[in-house]
Amino acid sequence: MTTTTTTTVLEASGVTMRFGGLTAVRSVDLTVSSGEIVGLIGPNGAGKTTFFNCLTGLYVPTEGKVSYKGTVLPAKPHLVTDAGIARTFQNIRLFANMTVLENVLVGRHTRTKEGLWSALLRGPGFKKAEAASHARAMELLEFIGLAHKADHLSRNLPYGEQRKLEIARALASEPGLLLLDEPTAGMNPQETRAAEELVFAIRDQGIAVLVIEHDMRFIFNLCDRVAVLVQGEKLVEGTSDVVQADERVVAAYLGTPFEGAPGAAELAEVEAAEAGADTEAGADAAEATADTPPDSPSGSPGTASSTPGAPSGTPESTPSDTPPDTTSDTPPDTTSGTTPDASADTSAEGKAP
Ligand SMILES: Nc1ncnc2c1ncn2[C@@H]1O[C@H](COP(=O)(O)OP(=O)(O)OP(=O)(O)O)[C@@H](O)[C@H]1O
Repeated sequence: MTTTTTTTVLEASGVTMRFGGLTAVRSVDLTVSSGEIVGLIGPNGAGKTTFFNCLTGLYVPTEGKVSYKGTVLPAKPHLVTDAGIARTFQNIRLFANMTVLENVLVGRHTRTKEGLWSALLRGPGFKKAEAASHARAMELLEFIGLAHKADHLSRNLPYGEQRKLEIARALASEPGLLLLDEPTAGMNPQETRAAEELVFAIRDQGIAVLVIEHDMRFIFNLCDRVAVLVQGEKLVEGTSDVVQADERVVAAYLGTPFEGAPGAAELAEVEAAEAGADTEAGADAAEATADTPPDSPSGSPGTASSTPGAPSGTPESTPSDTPPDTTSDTPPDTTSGTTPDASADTSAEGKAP
């Protein structure tokens, strides 16, 4: 008989973040264990991204501490990345004029030991490290399904693929914990379904995941545990079933179910698209899938909407094949938490303290 030992990967205790008179996060405790996918949900302005920024060293919490695998983290993004935490951002931050492969290679730099002199002299050690990085980056591109686009400029990728590329770049730092800030924002239902599978696959590789998302079907299907932030405080934490059934969460965020909810329409759209794809896949595939009804999102909340609170980050109608304006030449300060420039990050999100 095999036994799996669960260890605490992330432990945030009493994290408080104040901006002048505003307390954006108030005494929040949260743990993520190995093998877990934990969701962080709540209305707009609840403090979710601020909490992420406290975890990744972009903000120095006013109070509280954050530990990774038992060690208190310094509030420096590059040190947090070194320790083993990587993240993606609500707004895509890729190097627009770099190729897909180069973007992933950028994420590798925390794991390459070769220094400046080694790079300038291009000795055997450097060449070996470079080849290993290249191989690993291609492996990650295979993993997310973008290896065939390794030479494309990232700005030319459809929106959903840009989001996946950000995830690959974060994975390039070989994290033990991945923080995803609204990974499905702007994705169409099919891309969202694929993103769900991708997160499961990441977890299966031994990486714990903490995810902020407004798409409740995505969250409740995906997460082992969900914490709800409201006005900076943790209101409830528990399994998807517990959270969905909690009257306070319904009142503060989810809302009451109603007939003909947008969530139901979205589900029908996904299933119709999947059925169409099956048909196109040919007679054999169609025959094979005919006996297998499409996966019904088991945890479908069946609540008023899959994106409660009309979140700004989930423009479900965003054309998935239109690259977003958000991609710019601006260096992605810390998709993998690599650039310790908190001011750059905060200004980019319009949240400069
Ligand atoms: N740098 C900052 N300076 C001042 N106030 C800030 C800063 N960053 C965030 N806030 C405020 O803190 C509160 C929490 O914001 P935050 O972005 O963390 O919420 P959120 O839950 O992530 O929202 P959303 O779902 O819309 O992304 C908001 O009132 C916001 O205006």
